[in-house]
Amino acid sequence: MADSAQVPTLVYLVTGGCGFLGEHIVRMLLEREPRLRELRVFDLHLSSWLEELKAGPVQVTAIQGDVTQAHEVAAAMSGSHVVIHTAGLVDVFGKASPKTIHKVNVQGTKNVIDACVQTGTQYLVYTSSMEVVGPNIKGHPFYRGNEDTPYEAVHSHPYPCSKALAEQLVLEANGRKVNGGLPLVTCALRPTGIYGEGHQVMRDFYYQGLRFGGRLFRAVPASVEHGRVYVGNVAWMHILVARELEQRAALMGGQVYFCYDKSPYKSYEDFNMEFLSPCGLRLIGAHPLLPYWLLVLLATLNALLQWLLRPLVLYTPLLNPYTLAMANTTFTVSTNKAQRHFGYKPLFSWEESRTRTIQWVQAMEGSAW
Ligand SMILES: NC(=O)c1ccc[n+]([C@@H]2O[C@H](COP(=O)([O-])OP(=O)(O)OC[C@H]3O[C@@H](n4cnc5c(N)ncnc54)[C@H](O)[C@@H]3O)[C@@H](O)[C@H]2O)c1
Ligand SMILES: C[C@@H](CO)CCC[C@@H](C)[C@H]1CC[C@H]2[C@@H]3[C@H](O)C=C4C[C@@H](O)CC[C@]4(C)[C@H]3CC[C@]12C
Repeated sequence: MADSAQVPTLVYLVTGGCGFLGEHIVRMLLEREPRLRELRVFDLHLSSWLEELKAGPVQVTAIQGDVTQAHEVAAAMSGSHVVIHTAGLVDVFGKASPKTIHKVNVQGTKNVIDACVQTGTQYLVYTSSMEVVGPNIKGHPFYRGNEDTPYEAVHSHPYPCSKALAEQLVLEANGRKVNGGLPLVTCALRPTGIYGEGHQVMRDFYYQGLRFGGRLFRAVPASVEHGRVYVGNVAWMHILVARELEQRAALMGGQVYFCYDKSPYKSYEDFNMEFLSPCGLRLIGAHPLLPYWLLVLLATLNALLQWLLRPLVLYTPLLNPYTLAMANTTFTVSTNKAQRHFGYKPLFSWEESRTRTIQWVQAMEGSAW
């Protein structure tokens, strides 16, 4: 990769650059990657905020495209040095079919790898997920684990299955010769549950709380800990990895890194209340208000209703057997691999991450604040 402190020479492509995480990566690259000459933002749906970025010193090229279409990916990638592949179908609610999830997440990733080979793009950073590891279908806890912690990774849901397959493709592609004869260097980042400005599920919880008169009802025991990481820190990890892959190819190529920061370990609901409480919402109950067997019944009923109603309407409630199992299984990460391998330190402290997220919730339409 060309290296000059003064003259920006590099071309980056971000797939899924208009999504929740993608937007943070795109904005941060423009702020913090001085070697950037052109930033290509590739997404199925282009956002209007991209327009304002075009006024800056870096050339921002918006490309409307579909990762499932190999020729579109290859055309977008031609002449780029680095690709950050974050596009994906994030669906644990049954909005998309398993076939579509596989097509976007697995075939889409294969297309990105093939396009790297075809166009000579040498560096590929892939946004994987903690779900590649777990929670598994047996509900085994993963407590403060790291990248080497043994864990029985068994999936049945289409989303984690697709992320696991895609990650495997990315890791296996490390070292493949790209056009021009140089080796492809790949790396996968595994965020735990991401939160921050733009987080759709947080938005859903907030509006649900408003509908119930400012109340949310505890469904998960406070003792179940869930790993969470601030979106700005996840974006920062991607940028650092992309920057360091050339110099540290031997160490980092083919590696996986959990995304982590100083966000506290809490249950999914208690963690959300860190932001929703200051916005006027209350979590009712020190213990789950409904017994677990009843929640299982309701989740099963929701799944049944989803299946029955599918020909008429898409019914996608937050509660289903998979989300209930996830929310009820401890899954937390404690590692310093990213710090050891490429000097990562969280860019945002917990206090800053919290404040930024609260301000975003407070600015939402219909806010109780
Ligand atoms: N949100 C989380 O908590 C979380 C946690 C771990 C990993 N991840 C991973 O991070 C990545 C980004 O997730 P997100 O939460 O920002 O999701 P998101 O849905 O907000 O963003 C995904 C983006 O990909 C785009 N996209 C979808 N299908 C596409 C296609 N066929 N072609 C081109 N673009 C397409 C979407 O338009 C969207 O802009 C995903 O790969 C996801 O698996 C997310
Ligand atoms: C029982 C409900 C009553 O309040 C709580 C349901 C919470 C669920 C909707 C969420 C619990 C865990 C979340 C997932 C987790 O944070 C990790 C993820 C990995 C990532 O790759 C995509 C998002 C997600 C699957 C995330 C989705 C929402 C939960 C299942």
